[in-house]
Amino acid sequence: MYKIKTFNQISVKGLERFSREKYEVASDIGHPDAVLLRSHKLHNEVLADSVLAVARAGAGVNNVPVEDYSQKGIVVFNTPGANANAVKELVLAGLLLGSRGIKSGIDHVTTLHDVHDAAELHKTLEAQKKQFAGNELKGKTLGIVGLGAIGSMVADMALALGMNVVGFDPALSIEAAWRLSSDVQKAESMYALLARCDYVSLHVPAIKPTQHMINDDALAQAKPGMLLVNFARESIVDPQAIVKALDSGKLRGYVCDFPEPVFYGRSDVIAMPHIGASTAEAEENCAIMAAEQIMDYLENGNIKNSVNFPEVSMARCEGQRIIFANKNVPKVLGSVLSVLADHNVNVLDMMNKSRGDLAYNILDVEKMENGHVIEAIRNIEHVTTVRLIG
Ligand SMILES: NC(=O)C1=CN([C@@H]2O[C@H](COP(=O)(O)OP(=O)(O)OC[C@H]3O[C@@H](n4cnc5c(N)ncnc54)[C@H](O)[C@@H]3O)[C@@H](O)[C@H]2O)C=CC1
Ligand SMILES: O=C(O)C(=O)COP(=O)(O)O
Repeated sequence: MYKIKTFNQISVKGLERFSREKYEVASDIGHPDAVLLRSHKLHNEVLADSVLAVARAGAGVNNVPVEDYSQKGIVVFNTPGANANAVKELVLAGLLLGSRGIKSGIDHVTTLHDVHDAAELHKTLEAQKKQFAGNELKGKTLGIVGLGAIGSMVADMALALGMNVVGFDPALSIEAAWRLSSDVQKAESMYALLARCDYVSLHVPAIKPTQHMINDDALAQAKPGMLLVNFARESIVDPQAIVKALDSGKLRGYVCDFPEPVFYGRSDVIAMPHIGASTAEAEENCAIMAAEQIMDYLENGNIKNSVNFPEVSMARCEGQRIIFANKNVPKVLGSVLSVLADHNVNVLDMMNKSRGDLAYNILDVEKMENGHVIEAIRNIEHVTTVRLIG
């Protein structure tokens, strides 16, 4: 029986993928084989030694100490693109909320609840509505920083709305480049993008190089009156710099999914409670993808959509499967094969892949009589994890 420990509210549709015959899934479970979570921060959690994999049902893995887990041979998964549409749709809401007097207008209407005469209410509102006039998106320029799963969908949406779209992404993957509309204009730098856009939407991961990438210097380059939209992460912007830019009029507004105390009481900030991926559809997509990735790893050793391990998939042979991870240095695979030879174990198929400092291997072998083989592999220098799958 495999054990899965969950954090956060995980969609039932995903949890149902774990068959009851093979899996026990609970939020309070001892010695889990894998952890399934959303935004819960794992940095302060003591993870049981039994954990082989951590799956983030979502995109951002800044709540997972990936480096630390890599050293321990723990495979970390995410679910690329599974919640991108949900975020894209909220970005549209953000652009509209920042451009039109929607929120202030609705708030104003609620202040008139003591006006009970319909004709008087209509007359008052018609006289006052000029305060809530705004601008259209059509014909304006949207800058997108980060053109991955979400950024490319936002680009398509903005083009469909008749906006001009400028993008910046110095690390664009080939797959993402194929997805991107050729109508997206390329900016040479983020500063160049900021200088020419009426709206800017951020879609980069929270990693060291993106920490406070929107700061005083960046905002100094911004086109005056720009609207900034951040559905990526709080760490990407310096909140004090945002406040200064709003006060000076450099920014017309800031729409985000990450409230900060310094924004309280500001009518030029619209802050949502991190609900970019909070749709039934996105939660289901993420949970199903994460559950399937965990199961394929635990049952077959295959790895798909890991943020720290290489992509590995090998069809099963008759017999048994040995999987092991090691530091990516010479001689480890050779030493493992020597152990197998010494114990008279026949290899049927094998795969070896590396990613940075990590190497990962799948060996299909004829059924072994000798129980010491796995222990002998575990004792080889630089092997971090080894497992025998029946
Ligand atoms: N508000 C919410 O609920 C959600 C927020 N997110 C956030 O959005 C982020 C992006 O998500 P996806 O598009 O799915 O990820 P993704 O990995 O598909 O795309 C991220 C893109 O950012 C680019 N990038 C990295 N560093 C950059 C830099 N310095 N400048 C410009 N581009 C850079 C990468 O090359 C990549 O193309 C996630 O990491 C997460 O933090 C994601 C889903 C939901
Ligand atoms: O996928 C992401 O990066 C998100 O930010 C979504 O977070 P959530 O799963 O809704 O807590």
